[in-house]
Amino acid sequence: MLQIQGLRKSYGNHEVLKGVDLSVNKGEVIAVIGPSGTGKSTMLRCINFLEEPTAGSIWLGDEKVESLPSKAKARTYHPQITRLRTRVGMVFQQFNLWPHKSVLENIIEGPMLLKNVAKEEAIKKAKYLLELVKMVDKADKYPASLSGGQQQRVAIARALAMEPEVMLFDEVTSALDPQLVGEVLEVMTNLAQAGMTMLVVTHEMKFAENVSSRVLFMDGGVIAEQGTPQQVFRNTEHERTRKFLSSVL
Ligand SMILES: Nc1ncnc2c1ncn2[C@@H]1O[C@H](COP(=O)(O)OP(=O)(O)OP(=O)(O)O)[C@@H](O)[C@H]1O
Repeated sequence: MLQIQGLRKSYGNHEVLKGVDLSVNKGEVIAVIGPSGTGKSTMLRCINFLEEPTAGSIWLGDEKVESLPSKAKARTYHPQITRLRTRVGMVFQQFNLWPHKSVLENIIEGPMLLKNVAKEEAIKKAKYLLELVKMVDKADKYPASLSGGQQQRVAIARALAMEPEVMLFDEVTSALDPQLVGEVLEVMTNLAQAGMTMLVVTHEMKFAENVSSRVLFMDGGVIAEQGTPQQVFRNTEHERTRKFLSSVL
């Protein structure tokens, strides 16, 4: 479903990604762990073209991501980029909901504008998704009246409304009060169990260990170790993975 080969990304002289190779199958749930500043977010952002790779190739199915027009950067609505963004859903640390739109409007806007879905159908789908994230009673509320955990669950529903083939989660619980983390992880766990293909950059080691099908340990801009949660957490191969895990567990 997703193929990354020799992915490199530099900011000026600072090479953040130093050759990442990764192949993701449909239905896989991949937890990406590792120290701060090792390129985990940058890798996710390259996959949906929020960042333009310096070198390497990314394929989403049969579509080559980095062959998108290089001038058409993140915020422009180039048709190829729009298409990619409908195939790849992303949820960020900051929820990024539109503050002046209700929960329901936040969710229906994307499908209506970018996929020409009729309003009635978009609302029907949004209500289904709001049930999935246990927010159906908040459809008419505005983001400011919701807790961080509730806003993040709406952000997940909004991404799902585009019917993406793969979902990218970038430290989605890091900005939440500890007591709100569980409700967001529960939604993600349900999604994983429903067969969604997911790449999850996370500091939640229990989620990585219990929910993912594969764990990637990123260090120094490369995937330093990967395997099943059992392999990475219990039969750790590399010293630097061991060191990282002992610092966070
Ligand atoms: N737009 C940018 N311009 C310049 N440098 C950047 C930019 N985005 C990221 N970086 C740098 O790239 C490096 C990797 O950042 P990235 O956010 O990918 O790391 P990370 O592994 O996700 O870390 P964290 O767990 O702290 O979020 C950092 O040194 C960061 O300062």
